Amino acid sequence: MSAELADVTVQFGDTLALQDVSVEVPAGTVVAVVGGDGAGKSTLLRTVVREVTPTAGTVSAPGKAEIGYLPASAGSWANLSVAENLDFAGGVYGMAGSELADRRTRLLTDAGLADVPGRLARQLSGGMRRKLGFCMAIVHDPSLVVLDEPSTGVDPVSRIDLWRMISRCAADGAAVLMSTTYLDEAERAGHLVILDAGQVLVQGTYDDVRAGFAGTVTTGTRAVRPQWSWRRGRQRHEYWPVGEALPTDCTTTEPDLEDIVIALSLQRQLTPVPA
Ligand SMILES: Nc1ncnc2c1ncn2[C@@H]1O[C@H](COP(=O)(O)OP(=O)(O)OP(=O)(O)O)[C@@H](O)[C@H]1O
Repeated sequence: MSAELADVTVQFGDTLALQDVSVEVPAGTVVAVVGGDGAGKSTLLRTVVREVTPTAGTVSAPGKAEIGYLPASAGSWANLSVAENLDFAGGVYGMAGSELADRRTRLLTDAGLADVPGRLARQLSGGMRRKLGFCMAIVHDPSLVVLDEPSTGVDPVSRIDLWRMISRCAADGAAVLMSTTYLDEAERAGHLVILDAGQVLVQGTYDDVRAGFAGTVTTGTRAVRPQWSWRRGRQRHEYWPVGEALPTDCTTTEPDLEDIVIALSLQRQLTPVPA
């Protein structure tokens, strides 16, 4: 089953956390929400799982029993063991006996946690605990999987395991909505939503996002207009919106997702809004 937000606005006091956001999460697809701190990623996810009620707009999503949600916090009980956490989560959804045992074995093996079923969650590394939280979120094989930064704190090798499990959820037919700060990871999603200050700057497949990107990114050791530049490794990258004259001796580069997200955010922040 799919999920959809249509023209959703969420206001917390004076803060517009989401502004007129429309996002569709079709069954069988991974939709990745990216954006900087405070962009509204968690609010978008929490709205889909009905933890937040929108100020305006509509949310369509399956019922609670069909949703698997990994919140931004750990998502497991510190004083229960790995196996107890999974059994508890499965029990909430009425799973028991061999069905639960088989599912537990499969998930712990896929997540690289099969050797530590008796370890207390509080004794796990941050990355292992995140993977346990993910396993708990999907133990009941939900049709909508919502993951708030599932791979934050997970080491690069384990992130590959995690991504494989997330992709498998979608391949098995689930609609998957996740937020991430790892843009290399987001590039693999079927659909990207780039959020900034509660607004969708652009969304579509990675190819759509790249094809729709206007302007030029240059690289060099020093920026010509520092406020339009950012560091990438030893280089500085700089964004030149359409119509800006490029310096004669510049080197241009094909922007990747990180360049595109930063350039679009800078454009929103630095371009005066017409009166
Ligand atoms: N319950 C709340 N009450 C008041 N303001 C909130 C609440 N939840 C979020 N906000 C505000 O809404 C905005 C969006 O927050 P949100 O947590 O959705 O962003 P985010 O993109 O997930 O950021 P981060 O990656 O830093 O967690 C921020 O300005 C935040 O301070």
